[in-house]
Amino acid sequence: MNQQQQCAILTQLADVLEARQLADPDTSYVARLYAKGLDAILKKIGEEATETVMAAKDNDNDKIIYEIADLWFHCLILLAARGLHPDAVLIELERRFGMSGIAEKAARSQ
Ligand SMILES: N=c1c2ncn([C@@H]3O[C@H](COP(=O)(O)OP(=O)(O)OP(=O)(O)O)[C@@H](O)[C@H]3O)c2ncn1[C@@H]1O[C@H](COP(=O)(O)O)[C@@H](O)[C@H]1O
Repeated sequence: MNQQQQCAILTQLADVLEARQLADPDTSYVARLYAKGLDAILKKIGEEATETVMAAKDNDNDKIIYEIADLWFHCLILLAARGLHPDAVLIELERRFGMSGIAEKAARSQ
């Protein structure tokens, strides 16, 4: 997967999560979570973080990937619920890491 595809997944998912703010809770998991409120979203993030830790303690790489996908997914829901876009997080990571670091890593992975 190239960098463009990685960003497209985040952006498209963020768009879907934003649109789900107006969706029917009866037909959408995400709309149901929004309807339950911020505490329910935070509870899911806590659960998924704990499940990630347990997967790592079990040395189960497949489970680590699965649980981190759940964790990121629910963090994206939190961002959308707060009116934030994942770009803001990517910009913060870029600020810390620096563009030179990203270029270096990309070169190393080729
Ligand atoms: N990517 C995801 C996704 N990842 C994880 N999950 C859900 O997150 C939950 C993870 O919680 P758990 O592992 O605790 O499983 P669970 O016991 O079923 O969860 P609970 O019912 O207890 O909350 C599961 O219900 C998963 O189905 C997701 N649900 C939806 N999507 C995508 O998000 C978009 C919007 O989804 P809807 O709002 O359902 O249309 C669609 O494109 C979906 O494909």
